[in-house]
Amino acid sequence: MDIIFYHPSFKAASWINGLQQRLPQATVRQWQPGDNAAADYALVRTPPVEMLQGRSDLKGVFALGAGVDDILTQLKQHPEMLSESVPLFRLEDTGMGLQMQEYAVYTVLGWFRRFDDYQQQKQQTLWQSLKNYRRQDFTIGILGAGVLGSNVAQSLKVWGFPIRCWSRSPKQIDGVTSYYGADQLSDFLSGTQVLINLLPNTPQTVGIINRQLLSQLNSGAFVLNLARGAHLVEEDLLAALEAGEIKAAALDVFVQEPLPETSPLWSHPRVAITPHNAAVTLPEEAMDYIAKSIQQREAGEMPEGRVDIVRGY
Ligand SMILES: NC(=O)C1=CN([C@@H]2O[C@H](COP(=O)(O)OP(=O)(O)OC[C@H]3O[C@@H](n4cnc5c(N)ncnc54)[C@H](OP(=O)(O)O)[C@@H]3O)[C@@H](O)[C@H]2O)C=CC1
Ligand SMILES: O=C(O)C(=O)CO
Repeated sequence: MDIIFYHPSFKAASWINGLQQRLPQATVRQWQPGDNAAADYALVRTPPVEMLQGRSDLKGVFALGAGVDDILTQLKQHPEMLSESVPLFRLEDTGMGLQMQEYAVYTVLGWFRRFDDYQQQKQQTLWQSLKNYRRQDFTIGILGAGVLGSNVAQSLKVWGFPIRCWSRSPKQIDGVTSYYGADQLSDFLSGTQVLINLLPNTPQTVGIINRQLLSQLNSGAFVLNLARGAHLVEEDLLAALEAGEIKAAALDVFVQEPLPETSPLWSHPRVAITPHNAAVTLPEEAMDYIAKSIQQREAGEMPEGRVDIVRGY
């Protein structure tokens, strides 16, 4: 069994060794331009088109992340890149759920306990206790109730906040109110105090967090974008912050990454920024997951995490 590996920044050697150990029957190699030799599986992040095109014999392509918008965008421009018969898989959880929980719990509790306000008061050497939010009014709305959205919902539920989620299909998550479909988006937004985005980037979700959407949240709401920069219209967020409609935002992802030095988001006192690392691919967990999936595929089974290319996630 032959496996080809390509990632623009990961160190290939440790992945090749790790996969080789987990799949002793396989020969794993780093794909290089011009390598057209046979392969059964490909592990990729933002692969060059020539790596995958013409490889209709592949038994699976494994994306080395949870989001596959990079691959699907390339596929739209170069439909010849991936044969329709080749299944594309993504990472489901593999330790990213816990990382998202850490980020969300830290951020939401900070806002709830007004640590953002106290940080500003510190700069003014101001000793002043502020009125607390009421827990029952601090409704958290999660856009996306998939692997990561439902993990985040679970972690925030234990703090007693009202939690709601929005997805394409209805969900049954204990203690979480489910809204679904375009028709229920307004009801989901109305009364939401903290908006957390964990949607995939698709033609239906691009630019979804815009001025019109933000205006439907509670006045003085908070925005946490953990998914993709393309979801959020940055100018609209800045305008809503200036107007006081949005109190603060924490952003891990941006339209352009790295975020340009000239972006007004950098200097905004009520915007927190992290460099797209809310949940990173953990090599050991990811290799365990992919090795298991390859074994299932070899046994004639269809592993979990298959991307629906038409749906876009
Ligand atoms: N910042 C970071 O470091 C990271 C960011 N990410 C981002 O997080 C995203 C989510 O990951 P994950 O939870 O694993 O993905 P999933 O595919 O498991 O979940 C996606 C959720 O979004 C919902 N959804 C999709 N399209 C729509 C729509 N048009 N309207 C309403 N709901 C919709 C789905 O609904 P339904 O359940 O009904 O299908 C599902 O609940 C990734 O795509 C990636 O972009 C991921 C990892 C790290
Ligand atoms: O896995 C993903 O989709 C990521 O964004 C990792 O940072």
